[in-house]
Amino acid sequence: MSQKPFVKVCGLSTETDVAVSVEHGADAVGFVLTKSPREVSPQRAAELVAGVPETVATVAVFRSETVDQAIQLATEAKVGWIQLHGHRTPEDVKAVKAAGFHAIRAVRMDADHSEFEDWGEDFLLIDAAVPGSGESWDYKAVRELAAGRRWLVAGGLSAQNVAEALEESQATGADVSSGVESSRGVKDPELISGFLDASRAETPAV
Ligand SMILES: O=C(O)c1ccccc1N[C@@H]1O[C@H](COP(=O)(O)O)[C@@H](O)[C@H]1O
Repeated sequence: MSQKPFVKVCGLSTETDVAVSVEHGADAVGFVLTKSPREVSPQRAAELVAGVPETVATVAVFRSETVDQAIQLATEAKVGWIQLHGHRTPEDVKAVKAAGFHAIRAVRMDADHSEFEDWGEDFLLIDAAVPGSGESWDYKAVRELAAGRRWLVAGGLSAQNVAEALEESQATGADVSSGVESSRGVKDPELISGFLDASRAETPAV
């Protein structure tokens, strides 16, 4: 990859983890506002967002919520971006954009090809079957399907495989949660900084 990847660290719940992500060059930080071991309330997310510089994107993550609920919760959390998992429609993306948010739409790597079409989102996010599970997949499998899109690769990434995943998939960037945790839902600052450094490393020629 010749351009610097766009890197998001997701599932943050402490000031320390937000600060480490920002200091080590994260382009986006994510707060999970849906049922998850990483779930935070919109009020807690707003407290954390207050410590994020404007140059870093703040993302609220949703799965089972309707788009109207997502917009309401994201407004309370004071984020600039909404990330939608689950079954979605082009109208959902339109509603997110019309409400003034940037949009990330998540699809499973094995989704119907029609779901990889451009619905007007800022990034498509291509993930494992179960979001936030730490499950890896064959990142090069969607390379042709996603070619020409602005998209993030996610699912099972860590400092050990992110550079290779970016190279193989030709994604615009990467999103991580489990791979920067010491135990489920608990982020590790050293793993966060290691991931961000590794995501910008060139893959060694083979
Ligand atoms: O992290 C969660 O718990 C979560 C819950 C519901 C929807 C999305 C979630 N996270 C997203 O999953 C991937 C990270 O996966 P991994 O843990 O690194 O394998 C990323 O897109 C998160 O935003």
